[in-house]
Order: sequence, then C-alpha cells, then structure tokens
Amino acid sequence: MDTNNWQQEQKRLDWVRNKLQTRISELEPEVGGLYDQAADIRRRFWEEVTINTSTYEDFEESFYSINQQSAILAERERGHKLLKQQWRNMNRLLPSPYFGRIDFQEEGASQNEQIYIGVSSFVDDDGLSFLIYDWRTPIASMYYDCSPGPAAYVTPVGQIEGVMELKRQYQIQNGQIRNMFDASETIGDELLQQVLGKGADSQMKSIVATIQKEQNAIIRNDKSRMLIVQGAAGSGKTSAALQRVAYLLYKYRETIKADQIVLFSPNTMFASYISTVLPELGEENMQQTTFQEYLDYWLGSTLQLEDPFDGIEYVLTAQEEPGYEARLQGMKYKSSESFLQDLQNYGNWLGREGMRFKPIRFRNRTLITAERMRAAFYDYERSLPLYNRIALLQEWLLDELTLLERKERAASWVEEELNYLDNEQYAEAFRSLHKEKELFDLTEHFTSVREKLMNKRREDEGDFDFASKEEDLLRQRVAKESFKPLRKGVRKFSFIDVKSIYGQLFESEAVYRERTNREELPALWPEICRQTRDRLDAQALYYEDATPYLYLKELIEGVRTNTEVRHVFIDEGQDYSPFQYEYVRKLFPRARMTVLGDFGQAIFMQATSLDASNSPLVRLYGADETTLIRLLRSYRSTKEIVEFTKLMLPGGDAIMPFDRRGQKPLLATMGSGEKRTAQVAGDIASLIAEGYDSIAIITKTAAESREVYDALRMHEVEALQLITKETPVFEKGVMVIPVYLAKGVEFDAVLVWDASTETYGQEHERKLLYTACTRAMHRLHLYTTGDWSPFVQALPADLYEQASY
Ligand SMILES: Nc1ncnc2c1ncn2[C@@H]1O[C@H](COP(=O)(O)OP(=O)(O)OP(=O)(O)O)[C@@H](O)[C@H]1O
Repeated sequence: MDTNNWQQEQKRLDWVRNKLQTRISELEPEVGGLYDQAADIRRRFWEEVTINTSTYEDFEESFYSINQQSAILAERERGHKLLKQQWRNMNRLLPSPYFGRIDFQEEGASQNEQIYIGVSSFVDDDGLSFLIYDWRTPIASMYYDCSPGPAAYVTPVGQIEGVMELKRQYQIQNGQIRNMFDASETIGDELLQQVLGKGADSQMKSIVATIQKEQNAIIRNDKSRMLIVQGAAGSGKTSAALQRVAYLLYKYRETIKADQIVLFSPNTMFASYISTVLPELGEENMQQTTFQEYLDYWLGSTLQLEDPFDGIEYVLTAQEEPGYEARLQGMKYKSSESFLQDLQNYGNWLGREGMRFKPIRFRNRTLITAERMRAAFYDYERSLPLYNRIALLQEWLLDELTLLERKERAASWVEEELNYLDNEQYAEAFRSLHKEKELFDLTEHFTSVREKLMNKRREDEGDFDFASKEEDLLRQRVAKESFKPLRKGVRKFSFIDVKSIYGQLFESEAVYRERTNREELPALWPEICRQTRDRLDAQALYYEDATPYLYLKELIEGVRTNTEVRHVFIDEGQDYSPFQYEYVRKLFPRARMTVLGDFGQAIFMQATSLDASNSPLVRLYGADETTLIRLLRSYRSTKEIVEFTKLMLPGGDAIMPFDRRGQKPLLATMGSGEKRTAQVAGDIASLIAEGYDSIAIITKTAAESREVYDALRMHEVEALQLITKETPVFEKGVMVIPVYLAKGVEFDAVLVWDASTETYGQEHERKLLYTACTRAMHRLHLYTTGDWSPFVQALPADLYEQASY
C-alpha cells in the first residue's frame, strides 16, 4: 500500500477519532448529569409525595401526582440508558474505530460512498452522515459477501445494486493504523492469517472483522424456523452462533431482548469460555444453560440423576462390568425416535388402562385411595387427552379435600392442636374476628335502618357470639393449615405415580411390546428392562432415561412451555437425542431454533446426525421450515494438523484447511510409562519456552486424567490444573483434561496422552480421538507406549513426524 494512501487513511482516522473524542466529552457531563437528575427525582419522589387521603379529591390528586412523577422518572431513566449506551459505544470505538471499508457506487447515484465498518455506528453531527457503519447494517453485509466488482445488498425495501470499487481492511490499535490490506477475495487471507496465528485465550474472541461469507450466511439467516449448521471441527460454528445472537439483538432491537434468547451449552466451563464475546460487541449476554440443569430442576428433587459425563465415563470404562452391552444398547434405543414413538403409544395405552396413582394420606389415614382416583380418571370422557383428564381429576381432588377439610374441623386432633396454639395465633384470630364483628355491626345497623324505613321487623338473629366464633375460626384455621401440604401436593401432581408408570413399562419384554406395539427391540431388552427397574428402585435415573421420563411425565401432566423465548441456540448439537430436540421444541413454542454441531465429534450414545437425509432434526419443523448449512473450512488448526486429523474420519477429506502453516503433528513412541511422563513434562517445558501458554494434555477418561495429573505433578510441571466436570471456569495454562470436557474449546498445543490401540481401538472411539486432536491450534503431539491406534496407523506417513524414546 503506498504511503500516500496510508497517510490519507491515518488522517481520516485521526479526524474520526477527534469527532469521537469531542462527542464523548460532550456527553460525559450529560451522562453523569442525567444520572444525578434521575437519582434526585427518585429521592425527592419519596420525600415529597405524601398521600393525602382526607377527601376523595385529595386522594385523586395525590394519585395523579405520583403517576406523573413516575412517568417523568421513567422517561429520564430511558434517556439516561440511551445516552449511556451511545457513550459506551463511542468509548469502545475510540481505540479502533473500524476494521473495514468498502467503496460502493450505487446504480444511478452520482458518486460513490465510502463505507467504514466497525462494531457500532457513529453518525456525524448533521445526524445523517455515517462516519462508521455498524457491521450488522444491511450495507455492511457486502463487506462479508462480495468481492470488488458488481455487488448488491438487501434492504427492507428491496435489493440495492451497484459496483464495489474497493475493499480494504485495517488493523488499528490505539488510534494508529498498524496494517492495511486491499482485498480482492472475500475477507482477505492476510488479516485472517494474523488473527488465527495468535495464541489461544481463556475467553473466546469476536470475529466480526474477519467473518467469512459462509459464516455470514448463518449469522444473518432470519428466514427459517430451524437453522441447522453441520460444520467441521474448528469451522467457526460457536463463533457464528455468538455473532448471530449479536446480529439478532441489533436487527430486532425493538422486539427482542437478550433474555429472550437461550443458548444450550455443553457444560458450565464452556459457558464461561464464551461469556465475553457479546459484551465485547456491546451487547448483553443471552441466557445460558445446560440441558442437565433443566433436567435437574424438574426431576432432581425426587430422583438422583446421572449426568451425561458419568454416562460417557461408564461407556468408556465399564467394558468388563456385567450388563455393559445391554446398557449400551439401552442408551442407544432410549435416545431414538422409536422410543419416542413407543412412549406415545404407551400414552395411548394409559388412556385406556394402567394409570397409577398415589393415595392421599393424612395423619396415618388414607383420605382418598388410589382406586378412587383411578375410577374417577377412567370415568372421564375417554377421547380427552391424558392431561385434560388429569386436570379434571385434579379439580375433583381439590374439591374433595375441601369437603374433607370441613369434616375434619370437628375431629378431636383439631381440639388438641388448639391447646398448642401460641399467643400470636390467638391474637391473629382475635383481630380477624374484630374485623368480622365490625362488619357484623355494620350489617346490623344497616338492617335496622332498613327495617325502620320499610316499617318491618325482622326475626332476632342474636348477638355476635365472640367465644364460639373464636373457636370455630381457630378450628377452621388449624384444619386448613394441616391440609395445605395436601392441596399443594395435588396442585403439583404428586398424586400421580410417574415412577411406577415409567417403571411398569419395563416389567418384561412381552409387556413392553403389548403396551407400545413395538416389534423390533434391541436383543438384550430383558436385561435393559431389569437395569431400568433396578435404577428406579434405587430412586435414580440413568441419563438416557431422564428426558424420556420427563417426556412421559408431561404427556400425563401437560406440557410446560415458555412463550417468552424467541430464539434457542443449541451448540454441540450432535450430542442431543431426538427426544431432547422434541422436548426443546415443545418447551419453547414461539422460538426459532439454531442447531450447530459436528457429527464427526458425536462421542455420546445419544448422538443425532444433523444433516443426514433422514435426520430427525429436519423433521422437527419440516423440510420447508428448515435450512441446512454445511461448513467445510476449518480455521482453528494449522494446515498440517487439519490434513492429519481430517483423514481420521470417513468422508473427512472434504474438510478444507485454512492455509496457515506450522509443524507436522509429532508421533512419539515411548519405551515405558515413566519415560512418557518424563518426556511429556519435558515437552510441556519446551512448548512454554516457545511461547505457548495454553497447553492441554488430553486423556480419554476422568480417571486417566487424575492419574496423569498426579504423575506430572511429581515432575513439577508448572501451574498444572486438573479439569473435571465440576471445574467452573476455563483458565489459560497447562491442564489435564478428559476429551469429552475439551469439546468446543481450543489450546495452542495438545498432547494426546495415550493414542494406543488399547485406548482408541474401537470404532466408537474414533471420534473421541478426532475430537481430542482437533482441539490443537498450533501444535499436536501424540504419545503411546504400545501399538498406535488403528486410526493413526491408517494415516499416510508423510502427514506426521515420528520420534521414539
Ligand atoms: N471468520 C473467522 N475469523 C477469525 N477467526 C475465526 C473465524 N472463524 C473461526 N475462527 C476461529 O477458529 C476457531 C474455532 O472456532 P469455533 O470454536 O467457533 O469453531 P467450532 O466450529 O465451534 O469448533 P468445534 O466444533 O471444533 O468446537 C476459534 O479460535 C475462532 O476464533
């Protein structure tokens, strides 16, 4: 780039920064002042507004005055929020106001426009000229989508066509242009090279300056109800998801707030890893949760739930335990659509027979038996869905309890309880009786006036009998208090014995077939039934049972819904079962869904393919409402690492590396376990010396992680961390981590502790090894003390270096 151009750009940059600076200083007192004003009004509001109730007019006046004051206050606060937002945006822009520029000659316009693009818009004092355009504006989309030449963008009023005459990128730091490139392709490689060449961080970074065209299509898609993204490891799925949230919050800022967007993430550590991206972009974070959190909320108080990590640990470590094969078959089947269908059929069966209820018991007596409930339930109109009949039953039970409670008032236990009431309870009864007496007296007075007027006498109704009324009232209260938990229980459906209802489906294979009409079942079904029942008997649920259990529960009780949420994002979408998808769809009936995942990293038994032609995900909203986008370019790792890892997957050769060069992966064969520990410790030290400060030693299981951690500590590896499923935040450094927890995150260097055939020999372990290796950005080492995993052996030898010690 010639110096003249550079100087001109720096001059323009200085000019814009000056404007920013001026506006910031102008706003500063206003931002502070408005805050003071609002605080002041709020203070005076309470001091000055006294409610005058002496006459109706006074009362009315006070009421309007309060309303007026609070309207002023709300207006001021709104104003303050808006100004503060502008002020914050400008401060965010100041060090690096923009990262891109396009010159666009619109068809029919007399001159071209220079469009500078940054993280938010900045308008000149005239209120019309955009000195900086927000990256989310329609016109800025050309920066991501088009190359110089004919270009167009879509606005709410239609497509605008023209010619892009220039596309330029900048790296600006503290007001100085550090780098500048004119790009001919989409977003030129130079800037991306620089960004990707940097070290891994403990927090994910925003990618707005270098969003790629195919990623932009994900970010700006707002047509389909369901957007599915199947993307290779490191292709930017999570990044695209987060910029998409920022885009939606901008485009629909009048209607969608951050808390109406929910993102399901794989674990809490991952949630902390991505938590700074939106604030960096000037937006509030969306709601983040894990599916497990949801299950725990609804089932955790009654049953002990296994989490997905314990589930996968079992799969990886329990091969020798009895029943292992059956459990695996069960995991697969219970995550399938067939099982979903079975439960629906079972629901139909329950509509005719087999419902189980829990009797309502009170003080060691049964008040309402399960048989009565069953009879009442099956007496309701048979064509009604289960949950409607349950609602009727619930009403009936509440009415019954009211009658029973009334009867109970005369019982001797109530009298006994009266003796134990404390003074406060008596005083309370006295107070209400007084109120009642006032009302009584008033009614008396009114009636006698009426009598006089109408010249008619009424029969004497006697005096207000304080003593007997007091006892009545207290009895009433005691009975009511004791019935409260019963009513609460009925409202929470605790009269339905869901555990038995789920359990009885697994009584035997014959019973299962009869109740679900299922013909084909896994070979070891009787054993699966036994395992499921044993678990329930121990008041616990396997992970694969939890969602189906909740599904059945809601088939009976009625579906819970959240109608506030407008967008649901599911990251690592391959790890959810069709069951869980069905569940999320029902839970958020007014939301659109974005699912991002990689079937190449499907390491859990409940995996769902995202893009297979028969994927249940496409059926969720139907093909017409679904858009599927595939990402094949991988950005995270060097070309050498991607060439190595992609061939581990069948069909992986379609994955394209980004052209960033580095060392080939290193395969180190070790003579013994001790040698490996020493070598790994030495390699960590060398990597640190080379400047890498995020290094992961990836193991297959949690147990192995602990062993490796202990062994490496003996070698005094610097600041070594052990990552477990409980680790709440992701921190930079050297860590030992099981592969399933490393999903979604990345490291400068990855050392795969044991890439032997014993550890990654089975077909279902292929994706585990792939997931582990694809976490590396710059360096990848694999170690073994035995034979290499067949997935490594199958790779061409020119893709890696070898060493033996
Ligand atoms: N357009 C881009 N510009 C700059 N960096 C990018 C871009 N796209 C992706 N990256 C970087 O590539 C890395 C991988 O991105 P991300 O974690 O979003 O990928 P992913 O598809 O979710 O990966 P995985 O499935 O392996 O967890 C991140 O460091 C991200 O910052």
